[in-house]
Amino acid sequence: MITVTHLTKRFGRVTAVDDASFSALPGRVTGLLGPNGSGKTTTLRTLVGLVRPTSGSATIAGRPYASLPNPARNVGTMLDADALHAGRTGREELRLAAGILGLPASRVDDVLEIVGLTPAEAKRRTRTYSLGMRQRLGLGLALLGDPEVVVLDEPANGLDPMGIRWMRTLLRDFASEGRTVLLSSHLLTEMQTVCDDVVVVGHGRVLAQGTTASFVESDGNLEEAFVRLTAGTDRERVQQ
Ligand SMILES: Nc1ncnc2c1ncn2[C@@H]1O[C@H](COP(=O)(O)OP(=O)(O)OP(=O)(O)O)[C@@H](O)[C@H]1O
Repeated sequence: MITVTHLTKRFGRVTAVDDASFSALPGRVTGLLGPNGSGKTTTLRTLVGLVRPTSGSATIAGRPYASLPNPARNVGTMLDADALHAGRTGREELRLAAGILGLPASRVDDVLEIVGLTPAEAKRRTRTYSLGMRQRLGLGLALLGDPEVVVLDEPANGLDPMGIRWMRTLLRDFASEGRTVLLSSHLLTEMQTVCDDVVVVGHGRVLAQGTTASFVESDGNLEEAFVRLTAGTDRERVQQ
């Protein structure tokens, strides 16, 4: 379970996250939605210990990421699919990470299969990868340790329609095994399909949260709910 409690993060004069509280539950896919600059990435980065909160907390299984036993095995993260070593092959990236996590080399082949990278693709240097292939490899790195919790920033970014469908199935299967999935995305139709629960943020604040079904019931679909809730929130207001 992921718990964000009264989380605030300021960067100088900019309040990126403003007293945000929400949870993401095991067995469910939770979507973090908000306009550009509304604090989604900052929230996810705080959750995995890359950003220090100004106040409040973000915990996984009741603990800050850094104090989890073996955090990289318990929590899979994909926060920047471009953060790959351009000169390494996909397989080398996975093998290196598996070594650091103390996982057998066979896990690399399992993961390549899960994320749908062929042996030929895995042999190519990541600088030659398309955005969709980088997303698949990034997801593979997140899943390597067979984590109970995954935190993904824009995982469907750059995927083609079949890729998005594949991602949806993967995340749904993952949640159906009782794991916790928290992701951010701007693809509202996709979020409506994949998420059980939704947290809508605007200028760093939580504007609304609830089941996807409750938003569909109130507004007809998630996009309409998003437009209603985030009207008047944008990057400029965050920077005031
Ligand atoms: N390291 C930083 N230093 C200064 N300001 C930052 C930093 N990181 C984020 N911000 C600011 O915090 C605010 C929230 O940014 P964040 O990236 O969390 O939003 P987001 O909702 O993920 O946006 P997007 O949808 O565009 O990815 C923005 O105004 C951004 O410029």
